[in-house]
Amino acid sequence: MVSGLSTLEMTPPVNGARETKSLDTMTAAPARTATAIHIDDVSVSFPTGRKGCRTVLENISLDIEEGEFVVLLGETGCGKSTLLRLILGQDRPTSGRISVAGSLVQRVDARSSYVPQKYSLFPDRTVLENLAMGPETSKYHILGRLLPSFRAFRRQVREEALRQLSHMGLQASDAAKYPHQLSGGMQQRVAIAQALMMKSRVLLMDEAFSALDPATRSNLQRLLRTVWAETKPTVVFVTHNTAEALILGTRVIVLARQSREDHCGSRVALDMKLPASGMSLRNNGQQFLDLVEHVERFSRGDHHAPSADLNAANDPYESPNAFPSDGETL
Ligand SMILES: Nc1ncnc2c1ncn2[C@@H]1O[C@H](COP(=O)(O)OP(=O)(O)OP(=O)(O)O)[C@@H](O)[C@H]1O
Repeated sequence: MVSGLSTLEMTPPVNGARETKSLDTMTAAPARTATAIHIDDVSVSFPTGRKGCRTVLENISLDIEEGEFVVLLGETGCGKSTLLRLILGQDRPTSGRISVAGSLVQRVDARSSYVPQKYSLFPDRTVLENLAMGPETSKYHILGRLLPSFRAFRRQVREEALRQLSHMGLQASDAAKYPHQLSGGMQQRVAIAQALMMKSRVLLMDEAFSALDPATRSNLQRLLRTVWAETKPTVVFVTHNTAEALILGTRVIVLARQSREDHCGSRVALDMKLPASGMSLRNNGQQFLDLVEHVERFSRGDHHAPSADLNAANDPYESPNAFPSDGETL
């Protein structure tokens, strides 16, 4: 992992010209890490009837390293959820390939876990049952549950479920509750715990906090950053909220359409690394606000920004001192 702000890279490959700016400011080279998610020239088109089709994603190529916290941004309909579903294995690309942990994604499997905006819990199961269900059904089919080994496995899973609940700031007494007895924030905590129970190395989150009130959202942002810092899964997090992207991510990727034409899908408009130690308005002040505006310009498709914006001589993000040092938290 890149530690602290060793590099701030901005890669706006607009109109095919892949410009990379690397502002190396510290001496230590980033440690080499393995590729968790390899997206190779992926395009997706959907039929629109009468032999027409609409391209949603066009020639997306990305490598996401193990332990990166990637936040996907972009205007509504640009294809963020589509890309997440491809990584999960729920949808297949029209062309191109996606690999997770070195092998091709062809179906949903245990390599990735998914947290949607809401409604991911089974309403007729208790919290504990919701948490235990994934590991139990993936390891033991219905007849396998008659085996003596299942009892011991089940005990372990339930102990782990209680640990995850406590990790998520919930009480042991919440384990016996049903989802409708929990607030929206508590339900999302359980949904994250449910995803973490699967021990997947890739955690995919689709606007997972967008249905929450601001205070709950902020608590969960903090919690997620803590969990990520402790266990370093590879996270791909979709949001509309640029500030949330900067607070959570170690890398921000903006998807944007090049034009409104049906044959033009979204491409990577901006690919930017952030300090692994995190950013916040409190710690980064005006720099944070400027960076929000900078990223949103790419989200809006206003990527014909004057070159000065991406020119190191004029770039407000050039200074490494603007960002928190190692160890500084949100
Ligand atoms: N199965 C499908 N069939 C047809 N069109 C689809 C399908 N899935 C997605 N689309 C279309 O693809 C486009 C991208 O959808 P997607 O949900 O990925 O966008 P998004 O960036 O996540 O949007 P939002 O931010 O609003 O959630 C939309 O125009 C959507 O209607």
